[in-house]
Amino acid sequence: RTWTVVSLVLAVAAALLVAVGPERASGADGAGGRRWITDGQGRALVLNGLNTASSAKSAPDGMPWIHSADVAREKRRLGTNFVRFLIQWRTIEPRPGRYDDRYLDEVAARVGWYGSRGYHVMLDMHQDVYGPRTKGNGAPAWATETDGLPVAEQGQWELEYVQPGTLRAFDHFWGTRRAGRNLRARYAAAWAHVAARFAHDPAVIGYDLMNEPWGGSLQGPAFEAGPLAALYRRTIAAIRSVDPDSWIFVEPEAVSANWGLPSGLPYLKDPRGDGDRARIAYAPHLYPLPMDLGGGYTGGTRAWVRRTLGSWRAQTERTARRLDAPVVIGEYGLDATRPGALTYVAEVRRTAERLGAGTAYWSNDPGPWAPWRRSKGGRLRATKLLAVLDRPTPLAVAGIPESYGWDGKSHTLAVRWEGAAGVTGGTEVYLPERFFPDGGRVTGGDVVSWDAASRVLVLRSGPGDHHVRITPAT
Ligand SMILES: CN(C)c1ccc(C(=O)NC[C@H]2N[C@H](CO)[C@@H](O)[C@@H]2O)cc1
Repeated sequence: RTWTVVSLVLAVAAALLVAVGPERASGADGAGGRRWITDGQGRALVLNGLNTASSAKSAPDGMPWIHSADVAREKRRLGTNFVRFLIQWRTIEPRPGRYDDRYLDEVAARVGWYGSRGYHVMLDMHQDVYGPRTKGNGAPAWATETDGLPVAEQGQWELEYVQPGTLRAFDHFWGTRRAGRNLRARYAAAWAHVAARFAHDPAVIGYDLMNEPWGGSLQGPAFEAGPLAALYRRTIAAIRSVDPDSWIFVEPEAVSANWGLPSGLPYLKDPRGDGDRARIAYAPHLYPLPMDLGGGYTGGTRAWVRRTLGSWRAQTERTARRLDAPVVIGEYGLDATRPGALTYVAEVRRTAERLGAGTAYWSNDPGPWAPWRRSKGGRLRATKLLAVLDRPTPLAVAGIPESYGWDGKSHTLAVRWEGAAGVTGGTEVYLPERFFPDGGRVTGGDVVSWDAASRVLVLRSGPGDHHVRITPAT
C-alpha cells in the first residue's frame, strides 16, 4: 500500500515534469539582476563547497567524520570556500529547554577549522525522516510523538517518510492534527540559542532552518504556504532577536522543488528590512527524479534529467524572485560511479553559474558519492569526481556580477561584472593547477596578485563594466 502511494506521487510528479517541460529560464543567460550574498567588503560571494557530513546524522555525539587536516585537504585539492555543516536538534536540545553547550563548543571548534581557511559556514539544522525514533535523524526523542503507530523498516529509506508513525510525528510537530505541545516554539527557541552562540562568529554566514521539510499528512503548496511558512516566520523572528546580520536560508518542501516542480513558498519578511537590507536566501536541493529512481545520466534518462534541470532552473528562478532572495543549492549529488554521473555534476555546476547560485555537493563522506574514497589501508584516495568538483570559478566579485562561467572546451574562465560604489578590494578567482599549472593569462582586466599556493588570482576592479577572460598561461 505504501509503495502504491509513493508510486502514485512519483507518477504524478513525473507527469507534471513532462507537462511543465523545460520552460525558458527567465532573464539573460547571466547572473545579472539577482540578489547576492556579500562579504564585509561588499563583494558578491560565489559559494561552492560540500556538505559535512552525512556521518554526523547517526554519530552519538553528532559530529562529522572530519578532522582539521581533512579541511586542509579539501582546501588544497578543491579550492572550495563554502561548507554546509550539519547540526541536529537532538544534540542541541537533548531535553526540553536544556541546551547542550558542550555540543555547540564542538561545533564551534569545527567551524574554526573552516573559518581559519577562509570558508563561509552555513549551519544546517538537519533532519531526515523526522528523527531517530522514526528511523531517521534530527529531532530529539522527547519531541517525537508517534502515538504508538508503527514505523516499519523499509528497503528504501525514503519510504519511511510515509510510515504511519512518521506521518504522525510530523503532524504533531506541525500542529496539523490536533492541538498539543507547541513543538514549533521549541524548535525556534533552539535556533535562537544556536544563533546567539554564532552571531559574532565571522566564519558563520548563516543558518539553514530545516533540511528537506516534510509536511507529514499535509503536502504541497498548502504545507509550504501554511505550516512551513509559519515556522519560518517564527524562527526568523527568534533568530533576529539575537542575530541581526547572519543570512537565513529557507528550503522548499522535500519532494517538489528538488525535482523541478513549483514551490509554494511565499515571500518571507526579514525584520532587518526589505530589499538590500533583507538577508533571507533560498536554498533548494537538486535531485532530478530519474536520478532518485536510480537512473544514470545516459540515454533516455539523460534526456529526462535535462528536461528536469530546465524545469528546476525555471522554478528556482521564479521562487527566488518571489522571495527576493539569492540562491544556494544546499544539496546536489549522486553515486558518481553511475554512467554519465560526472557529466551530470558538471552540468549542475554550469546551471549554478547561469543562475548565479552557490552550491554544496552532497556529501564529503568518503565513498562512491564523494570526491574521495578510503583505500583498503584506510587512506583517502581521490575519485574521478574530484577533478569535476575542482572547477575554476570566481570566489568573490568586486561589484555586481553580470555573468560568469567555466568553458571546459576552450579552457576559459569568463567573469563579467559592474563595479559598484562602496565595494572594496579586487575580484578573486580560483584557478586549479590541473587547468592552470602556470597561472592564468588575463584579457580585459588587470592582475593585482597571483598566489600559486592557494591558486587565487586577484583582478583589479573599480567603476564601470569589467569583462575578463582567463586562459592558461601556458
Ligand atoms: C519522500 N521524501 C520526503 C523524500 C524522498 C527523497 C528524499 C531524498 O532523496 N533526498 C535527497 C538527499 N538529501 C538527504 C540529506 O538531506 C540525503 O539523505 C538524500 O540522499 C528526501 C525526502
